[in-house]
Amino acid sequence: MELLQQQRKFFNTQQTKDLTFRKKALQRLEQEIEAREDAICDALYADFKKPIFESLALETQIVLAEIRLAIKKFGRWAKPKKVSASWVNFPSSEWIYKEPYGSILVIAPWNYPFQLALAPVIGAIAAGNTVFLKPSEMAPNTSAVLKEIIESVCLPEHVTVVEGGVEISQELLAQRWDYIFFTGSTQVGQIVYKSAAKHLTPVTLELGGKNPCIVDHSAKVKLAAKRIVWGKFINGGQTCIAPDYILVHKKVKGELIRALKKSITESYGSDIEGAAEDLARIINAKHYQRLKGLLIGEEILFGGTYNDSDNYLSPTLVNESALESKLMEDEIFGPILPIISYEDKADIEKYISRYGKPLAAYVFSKSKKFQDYITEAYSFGGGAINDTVVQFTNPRLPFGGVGSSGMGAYHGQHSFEVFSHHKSVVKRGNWIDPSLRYPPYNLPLKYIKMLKKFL
Ligand SMILES: NC(=O)C1=CN([C@@H]2O[C@H](COP(=O)(O)OP(=O)(O)OC[C@H]3O[C@@H](n4cnc5c(N)ncnc54)[C@H](OP(=O)(O)O)[C@@H]3O)[C@@H](O)[C@H]2O)C=CC1
Ligand SMILES: CCCCCC(=O)O
Repeated sequence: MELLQQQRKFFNTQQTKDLTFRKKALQRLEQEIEAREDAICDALYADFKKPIFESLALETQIVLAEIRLAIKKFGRWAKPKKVSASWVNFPSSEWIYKEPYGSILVIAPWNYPFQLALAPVIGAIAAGNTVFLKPSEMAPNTSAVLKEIIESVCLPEHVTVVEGGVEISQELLAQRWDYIFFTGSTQVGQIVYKSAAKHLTPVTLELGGKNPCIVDHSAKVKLAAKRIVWGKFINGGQTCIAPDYILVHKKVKGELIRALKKSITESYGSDIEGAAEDLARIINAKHYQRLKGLLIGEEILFGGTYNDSDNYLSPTLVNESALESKLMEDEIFGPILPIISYEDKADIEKYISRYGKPLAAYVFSKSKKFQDYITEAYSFGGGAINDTVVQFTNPRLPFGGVGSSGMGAYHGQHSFEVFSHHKSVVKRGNWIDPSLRYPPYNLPLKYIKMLKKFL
């Protein structure tokens, strides 16, 4: 890996630690993305007909917001942080230095192929690192435009894009990195973690999960339906924090189903296949066939129409999928929404506890007691009450998983901290040197015992 050696050499020149160097790189990136925003949207459409509104709102503008926040704030984030000194070090001042790790590997997925590739790269640059980015080959047009953008604004020894699929990814993983940031499936996340372990490389793993969405009998059902439909079917349902399945209280199941159908029709029209501009397609034939296969044997309440020539699957509601069904086996990651009724908390527990800790969880309820119960009783990466997906939008909220849905979290300053080693430094004064700590330890034991309470 010749270029990796070049990046290491470049890092050792200390240039990436210079704040002006970092700021200029981010500013050039911001300008290039603004200049190429139409081309980026075209590439996303070419890859899987991602609606232009979603490409702007959930791809390019998210990246630009991250860059602008970093440009504005990273100087403060990078400043050594003074902490209150410990009296045992008297006289001293005590600090935390934010030190870049060095060479970062970023491996990105195909579903938000622009922002999930660049958002971590922004944090890595802001923190003073060099970066290798491997986009997904399953979104080739977006991968190509990412490469063009990076090559036109960054030195290859600073940031480089390596296009390719699994083979390239594995070749890269065989190298020693100072940090690996992976976004993708839990299964591949385990492969990445094993590779990182060989070199004791720290990682952030942004993985997947089967995200529950609970609607209790007190919920504002019509509004809940609108927000569930939005969060579930944006990006053609291929969103890692989308509600995966609904657990609805028996009392409001019928009302919710009616409201969901209405909201889907209002969002995508009655002739849903005509919603070509508003509904992303399934990324490829493999995932399309996988999703169609999940519907076999299920009771379809709404939708279920498809077009093989276009990897098109309409927003689909499924009734009472069995716990043992294929649909309930793993993360769906497509426009299919199982609706399962529950009577009590034990029913909820039966479903949620069957899976690893989800990346997201949602609860629609007017009862604070029930909201708090779900928030505290179940572990999940992040979530929302009376909405879906919106936890992603605030850079002050760390975005990441827990357990099988991942480790580490980023966005905003959290990204800067991910890519910074926190180095502790004590600066001692020389004007006095209390001899307490030096042998011979001739301080009477009773005084040492007195001192203990100060340690
Ligand atoms: N937590 C989060 O923020 C997010 C999580 N996800 C999760 O990602 C998954 C969907 O994304 P998807 O891209 O299919 O995930 P994958 O895990 O299949 O792929 C992720 C990346 O890893 C590469 N890759 C795939 N297989 C291997 C392998 N055996 N060894 C090394 N690298 C490999 C892929 O290359 P290539 O694609 O080029 O083949 C891609 O660049 C879902 O589970 C979803 O929940 C998705 C988005 C966000
Ligand atoms: C709304 C944007 C979400 C991007 C990360 C995901 O796939 O969930």
